[in-house]
Amino acid sequence: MSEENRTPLPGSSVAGPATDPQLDAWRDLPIAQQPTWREHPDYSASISELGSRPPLVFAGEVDILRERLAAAAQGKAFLLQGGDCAETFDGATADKISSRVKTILQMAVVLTYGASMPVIKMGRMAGQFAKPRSSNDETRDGVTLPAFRGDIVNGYDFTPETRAHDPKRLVQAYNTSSATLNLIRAFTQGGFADLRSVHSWNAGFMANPAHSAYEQLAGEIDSAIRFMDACGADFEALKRTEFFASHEALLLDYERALTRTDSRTGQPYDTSGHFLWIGERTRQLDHAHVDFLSRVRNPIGVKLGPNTKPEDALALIEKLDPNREPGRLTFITRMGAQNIREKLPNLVEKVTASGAQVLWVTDPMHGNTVTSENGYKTRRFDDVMDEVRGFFEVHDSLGTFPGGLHVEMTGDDVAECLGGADPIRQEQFDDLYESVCDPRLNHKQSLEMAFLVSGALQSRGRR
Ligand SMILES: O=C[C@H](O)[C@H](O)COP(=O)(O)O
Ligand SMILES: C=C(OP(=O)(O)O)C(=O)O
Ligand SMILES: [Mn+2]
Repeated sequence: MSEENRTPLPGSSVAGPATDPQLDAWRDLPIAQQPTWREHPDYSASISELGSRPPLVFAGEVDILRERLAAAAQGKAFLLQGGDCAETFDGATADKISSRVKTILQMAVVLTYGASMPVIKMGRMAGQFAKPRSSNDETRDGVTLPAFRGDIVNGYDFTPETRAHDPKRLVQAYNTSSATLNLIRAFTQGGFADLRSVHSWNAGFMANPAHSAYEQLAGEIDSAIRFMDACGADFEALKRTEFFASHEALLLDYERALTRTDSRTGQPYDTSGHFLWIGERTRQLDHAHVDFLSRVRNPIGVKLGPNTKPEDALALIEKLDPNREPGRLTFITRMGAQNIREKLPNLVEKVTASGAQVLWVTDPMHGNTVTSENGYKTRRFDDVMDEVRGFFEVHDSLGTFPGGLHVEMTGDDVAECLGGADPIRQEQFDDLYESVCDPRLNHKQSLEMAFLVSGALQSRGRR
C-alpha cells in the first residue's frame, strides 16, 4: 500500500512527515542542555528507528488528562506527580517500579481523603531519563569527563567510554519506557490498585511508632472505607485507577521523533508521555523548548524558579496557552523554602489578574538542595515541608487553589534526604544513597509528606 493511501485505524496515530515547518521550527532556535551527538555515526539510524516505533501513549488518554488537569486548575482535583529525579535503565525492574507505583497510590489515598476530591496520579516515570546539568563536565581526582546527563545520553560510570554521548541510548530509553509503562498499566488496571489493598499497605506505615502523630487521620480513612463497604460501595470499580506518565521534555531529538499526528483530530501529540514539562534551565521564551512544546497538544508544565519575573510567566502563558484552555498549562514553582512566601505572591497575583487559569503545583525539592557535611547532595525533610506549607499559605491568602505536589521520591528504603519522623541521618548515606542525580524522599518520608499535606488540605476544606 502506498504511503498516501494508508488509512489510519480510527483513533490511532500515524507517523508525521519527516520534516514539518511547524514541528521543526525549533531546529533554527537557540537550544540549551543538548548532547553533542549530531555527527555520531549512529545518530540518524537511531532517530529514524524512534520515528518508526509505535506511540507510547494514545492521544485520547492525553485528552483525558487535559480534562483532569482542567478540573484541578478549577480547584476540583489535586495533582500528585512523583518519581525519580533520573530513572535508570538498570532501575527498570519489576520490584522498583511496583514499589514506586505502590507508594504513589498510597500517597494518593491519603491525599484523596484530606482533599475530599479526586487525586490525579502521575509518575515521573517511563521517560524521565534526561538530565540538565549545571556543568558540562565532572572532575574526579584530577580527571575531567563529560557530566552524566541521564541514561538516555550517557552512563553514570566515570570512564571516558561510558560518559561519551551515545545516540543508541535513545532507542534503549524508548524500550525501557515501553516496558515500564506496560507494567504500570498492568498494575493499575489489573487489580493491584484495589483501594482496599492500598489502604492495607498504609497499615504497615502506621505500625511504626514514629508515625503515631498520623493515627487520627489514618483512623478516619479506615472508618471511611468501612463506611463505604457497609453502604455497598462498588469496590469492583475501585480495583482500577488512572495513572499518567510524565517527564521533562529535555531532548528534543527524542520528543520530536515520537511526535505523531493524531488521526482523530489531525493535531500533533508528543506520544513519549502524557504530560511533559519544560525545566527551569530551558524555559527561555525565544528558545527551542518553548517553541516545540507550544506546538503539541499535550498538557505542558513549566518549572518556575525564584528568579521568575511576572512578565516571564505572562509571556509563557501567551506562548504556550494562547487560547487560555484550562488544563493546558501547569506552573510548577520551585522557589526554595526561604523564598516562596516572598516571591510566589506577586507571580500568582499577576497571572490571576491576566485572566489565565493555570494549574499551580509546588515542587518543594529543587529549591532546597544542599550538600551534606559528608559531601552528598541532599535535602532536609523540614525544608521541603516548609516550602509546601509556604505554597499553601500563599494560595490561601490570595484565594487561589494550591493544585498539586511534584516530588522526587522512591518506594525504596533509601537514605538520600535528611530527617522525617523516623529520621534519616547523613551517616546512612554511604550505604543507602542510590540516586544518580538528585536526592529523593524514601518510602516513609513520602507517606509522611502525604499525611502532612492531607492534613493541610483537610483544614483548608473546613474553612
Ligand atoms: O534534577 C535536576 C538537575 O538535573 C540537577 O538538579 C542538576 O544538578 P547539578 O547541579 O548537579 O548539575
Ligand atoms: C531538573 C529538574 O528540575 P528543575 O528544572 O526545576 O531544576 C528536575 O525536575 O529534575
Ligand atoms: Mn531533580
